[in-house]
Amino acid sequence: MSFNQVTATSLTPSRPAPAAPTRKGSDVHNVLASSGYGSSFSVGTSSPSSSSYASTYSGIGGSPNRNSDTPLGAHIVRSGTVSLKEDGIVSFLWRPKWLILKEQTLSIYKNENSAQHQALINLSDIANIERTDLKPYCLLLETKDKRMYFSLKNDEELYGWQDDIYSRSPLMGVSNPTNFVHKVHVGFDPVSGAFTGLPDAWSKLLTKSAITREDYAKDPQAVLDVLEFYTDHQKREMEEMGGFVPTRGQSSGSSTLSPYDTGSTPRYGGTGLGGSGMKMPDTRPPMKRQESAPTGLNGAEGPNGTSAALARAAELVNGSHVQHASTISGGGSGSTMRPPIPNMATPSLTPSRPAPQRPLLANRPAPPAPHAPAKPPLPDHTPTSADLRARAKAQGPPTETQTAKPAGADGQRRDDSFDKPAGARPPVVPAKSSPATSLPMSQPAPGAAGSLVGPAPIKPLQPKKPTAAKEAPEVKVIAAEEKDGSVAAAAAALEKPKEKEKRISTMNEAQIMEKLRSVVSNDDPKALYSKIRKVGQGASGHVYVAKTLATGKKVAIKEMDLSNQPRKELIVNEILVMKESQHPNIVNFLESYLVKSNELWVVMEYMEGGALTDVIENNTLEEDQISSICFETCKGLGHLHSQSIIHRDIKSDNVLLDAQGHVKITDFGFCAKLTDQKSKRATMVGTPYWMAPEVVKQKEYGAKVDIWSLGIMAIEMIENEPPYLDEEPLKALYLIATNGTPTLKKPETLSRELKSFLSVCLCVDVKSRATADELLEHDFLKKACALSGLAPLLRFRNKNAS
Ligand SMILES: Nc1ncnc2c1ncn2[C@@H]1O[C@H](COP(=O)(O)OP(=O)(O)OP(=O)(O)O)[C@@H](O)[C@H]1O
Repeated sequence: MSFNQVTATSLTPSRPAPAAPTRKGSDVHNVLASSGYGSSFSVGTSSPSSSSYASTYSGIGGSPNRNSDTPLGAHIVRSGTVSLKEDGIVSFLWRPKWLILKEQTLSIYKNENSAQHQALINLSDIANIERTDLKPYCLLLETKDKRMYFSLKNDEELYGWQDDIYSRSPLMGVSNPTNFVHKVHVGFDPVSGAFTGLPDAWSKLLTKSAITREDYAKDPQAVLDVLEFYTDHQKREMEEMGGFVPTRGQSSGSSTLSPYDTGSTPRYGGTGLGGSGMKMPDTRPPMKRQESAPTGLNGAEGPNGTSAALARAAELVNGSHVQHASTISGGGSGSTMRPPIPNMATPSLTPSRPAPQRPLLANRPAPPAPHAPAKPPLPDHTPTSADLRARAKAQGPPTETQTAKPAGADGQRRDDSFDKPAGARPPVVPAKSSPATSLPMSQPAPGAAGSLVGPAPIKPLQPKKPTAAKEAPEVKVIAAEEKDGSVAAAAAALEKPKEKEKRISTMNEAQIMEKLRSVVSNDDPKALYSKIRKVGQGASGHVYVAKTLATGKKVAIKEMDLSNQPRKELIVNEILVMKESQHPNIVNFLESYLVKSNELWVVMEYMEGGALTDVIENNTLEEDQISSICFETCKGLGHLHSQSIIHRDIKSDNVLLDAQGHVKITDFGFCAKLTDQKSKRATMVGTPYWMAPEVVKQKEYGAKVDIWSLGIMAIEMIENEPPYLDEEPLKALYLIATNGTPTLKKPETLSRELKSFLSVCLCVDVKSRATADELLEHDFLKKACALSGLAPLLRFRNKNAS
């Protein structure tokens, strides 16, 4: 049915004029005049300002679907003239139309003075809206029985309409705007070897990165993927900084720590590729491991790092900020592109509070220009192992590209695939011609061979927001049992900063506090425990060893000042998970207390051996010890997974040992509970170097992300650090996105069983990756030494103390 056939009802202005359009509707009427299509269209009728349009059409409620408009729905979101064409041969003409978008409808009028609409589309019927190449700034809108094209004046208008329609169309996942992306024209020109149409911010990032033109050519899509991932993360950081209140001193009091004082060991200086720590959605005061962050490399910035991070983030969100990410097309001829992060409101660059001091990637030596060699210049000093490990905590694991097949055809690696050393990587083999089973572990799997020829056309990415047609379940984050899941809230906040304020700072906070009060004990902990000394410093608070007065038993108490926690929901999440997941391989929760209404004490088992990170730094682990630690961790994971809980931040920092060599998982802030409705997750969570490929690529994922991270943790135990630690950050992400399973430095020194174990943990193909239960049966874990065999690994603590 063409619009002209729509019967309009008479309009009776029945209510006051709605609010003026929220976005730049005022200049939309000039679209045709300046678009170059002018002669075909009559635009003479589109003269009033947007506000007068709003007024003119205040009575639109009389239209046929008037009743579908709630009072909220009557609000005009956007209006303006566009050039419109219906699909099909008959409708070959582009005609100017006046469009009014409300919360639930899109009405099409002959012109802005028309009293009756020619067509009214319920947004609930819209199955797709995407950019097309029919005109330079053209949107295709599809319902189940209609296709129509809107020609607009420029990108800004195009994205404005696209965003506003997209975000209100439930079939396109209106409840899950997290990964909504604009479509822009970014292409890759194989002849020049350069991207075309890249947003400024991305160009700058690329120029500064160690990603080479060769890399572009190998896998241009991966380059865009990591740029998006990276800028997404930067955005999160900016969000975090806005809400940051440092409350603690910078010192962990290490000089007073005892042999087992875990806080005395230099910790990884930050968590991120982004320079401020890539422990993704952690918006808690990022002071973790700061005091002892190594100098140089990522971790070196100290106080200045903050401003560098801000400057870096500012670069991203200001003038050069990424408005439109993209997808590439083989020839750069303007095919459908993926966009980035919409509604990227520029956060204030002046944090209202002292900025956090996470180590920053920004202080790394300036990376080469895109045409320079892949390796960034070496830092001024030779990084020590501690330096590298310090940075390690921050970054992530390897990934594959969409075309990569690092494993066998079935995605399964061969056991001998770890046999080739890293370093001399063989030429990249095009995915298609790559005999999957012959691809060794040490190969950077994907990418197209022969960069001179250029990559094969790459299927343009689609916006990641699930559409109705997509089988993927709607992402509805349920972290523990809170209905406003922390991750969901954070994710939504990225899209709508103002809403974040509302959700997190006010309403949610009250709900969270209420929840917290219902969980904690009403007793006075000071009458029950006596603190002995501080043993650690986390992002959210201090950790003390204390004596239980009634029994004399030692416990660990994590003390958090809630008034300084921008993400209280993470803490509640952690308590709930710990409380409900008691297991010998989980640091068990004992009790929690609210002191003076704002001070939260979480009492848990005391693990005097501290974090595995420290053990790794101070020892060379034997295979039977690695096996034992993996075995114990795997049992803990099996337990969590059996409860449909994903930990999402498995790494050596989050595995603690006690004096007897017991190994337990801790840090449940990022745990996610899978439900029948939501059996996969999509939120970017974790610490990038340990992240499974599917997380880095922001795909949906399940419990097996923990298995990948366990594999990376095993590599930490073998090589002292996770893969890519010494890479320039964006390059590291690129490698994660393209290399698939990481390589080993000295595979020849490892047993077949260990390599096999790594193979099944670090299998890019999720289906082929082992489950925790399967791993427990693995030959390598049968080599586990007794727990008492781990105790010697803690001797360094005595030495440090003496
Ligand atoms: N149960 C425990 N027993 C002994 N030491 C602990 C225990 N829990 C934590 N620690 C020590 O305290 C340090 C900080 O712990 P915390 O859980 O606060 O760290 P985090 O995960 O870095 O911070 P956050 O959870 O706030 O992000 C740890 O690195 C560890 O050394």
